[in-house]
Amino acid sequence: MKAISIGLLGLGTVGSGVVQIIKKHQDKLMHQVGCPVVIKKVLVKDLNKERAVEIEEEQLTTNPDDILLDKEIDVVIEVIGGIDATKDYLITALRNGKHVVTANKDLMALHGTELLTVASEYGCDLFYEASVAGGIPILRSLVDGLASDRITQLMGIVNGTTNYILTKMSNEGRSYDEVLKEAQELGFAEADPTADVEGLDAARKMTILATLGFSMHIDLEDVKVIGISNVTEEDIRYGKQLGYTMKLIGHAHREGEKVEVSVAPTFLPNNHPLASVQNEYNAVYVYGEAVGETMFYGPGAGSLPTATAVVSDLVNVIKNLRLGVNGKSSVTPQYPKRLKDDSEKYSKYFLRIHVEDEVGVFAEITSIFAKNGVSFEKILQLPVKKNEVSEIVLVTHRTSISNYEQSLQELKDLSAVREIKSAYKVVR
Ligand SMILES: NC(=O)C1=CN([C@@H]2O[C@H](COP(=O)(O)OP(=O)(O)OC[C@H]3O[C@@H](n4cnc5c(N)ncnc54)[C@H](OP(=O)(O)O)[C@@H]3O)[C@@H](O)[C@H]2O)C=CC1
Ligand SMILES: N[C@@H](CC=O)C(=O)O
Ligand code: NA
Repeated sequence: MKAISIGLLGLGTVGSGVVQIIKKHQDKLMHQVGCPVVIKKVLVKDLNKERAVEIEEEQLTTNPDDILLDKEIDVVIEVIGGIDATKDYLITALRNGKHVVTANKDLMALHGTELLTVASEYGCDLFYEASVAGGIPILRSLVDGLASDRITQLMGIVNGTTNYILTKMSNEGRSYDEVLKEAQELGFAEADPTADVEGLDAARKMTILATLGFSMHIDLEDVKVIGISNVTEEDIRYGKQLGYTMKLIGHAHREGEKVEVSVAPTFLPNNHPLASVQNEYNAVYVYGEAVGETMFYGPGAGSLPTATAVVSDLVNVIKNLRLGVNGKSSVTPQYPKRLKDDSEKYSKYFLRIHVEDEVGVFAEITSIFAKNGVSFEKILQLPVKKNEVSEIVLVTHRTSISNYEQSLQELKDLSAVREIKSAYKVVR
């Protein structure tokens, strides 16, 4: 078989890793696919930038057409990021018969179905393993490994940057801003880290996971998202006192025919398997009705781990080329979308409330919860001398979002309540 020619869009953190792996593992690739793999052209923004890997000057270009319209290029690997222009690049590549591998969750979460349709129309593969949980082969596990099962729950730490921040804040008592800067320097964070810290990156990944796991087309706007930018060191400290670890958790749950998908900072009991996932590592817990509990763990971000997933997708494209089955693996969702409403979504909650330090306030608060059918599992009450307020920290038993939000609204309207300082989900 002739050499496979690659056009690489992007030579940043992930692109450099792809170049390194293709060079370093050339013998293994040759053994697996039976032909050499050659990077022909690389699209960048700045031709004069210093590169983390050795690359010939004439391999670099700033003109996407040098790749998208080059008849000799078989596979386009997209690691530039971005949405609209990148979508056009990929559609052009597919229409020109090029297979595509991408790490772009922003694009796949929004336009994945459309791009997969174009790919199959043109008999091309479109693989995106690196887009969720970096180096963990989670998409392939859902699509192939667990193909025979009915998955009912996906719960994961799917953003490396926020896990890095929460780990360092919790274990080393370091500040949010300092650790975010460090995650950016290490190449985990997105070009604009707002998507990481506000939970959008995790929501995009949960959209992709839930769509594949439940075989139901889930849209990004179906995911209820809360980020970590308001999490304080105090919250983490209180959580520790109660035996909890704070993580940004993506949760997709199917009960009967209906599903819910959310991303939120969540307290996990210290002995929960996801509580021990540290730094930029990711983990996805998957529950299937037949298989039971499974968990996938590994690096969720970073140059070489992410590039491993990209190059493994490339190997699959080339294997399909040899078998002549490209463009045949994408399966349209089996079920119509059915979402739970708030009265059908259940969780426990942690609340930290500042109230006037007066007789009878506590009774008023408990009566609001009781009226809405919400009971408590744990309560702490502490004086905060400086402002003559009292601090109440409580954990509820499981309750519906509707009952919880109604209680929260009534609490806010109570004159003795100065401020609801924080509110988080708690996992059993
Ligand atoms: N970093 C990570 O750990 C992970 C990243 N991803 C995804 O992989 C993709 C790439 O991320 P990452 O490598 O971190 O990003 P970087 O910012 O490190 O690299 C982006 C690369 O693309 C080039 N580029 C960007 N825009 C253009 C453009 N308009 N035209 C030409 N070249 C362009 C840049 O060129 P130049 O170098 O000249 O500036 C750079 O080489 C993103 O979709 C990201 O979400 C997925 C999983 C993990
Ligand atoms: N910014 C992302 C990179 C990988 O998807 C993260 O921190 O997880
Ligand atoms: Na992955």
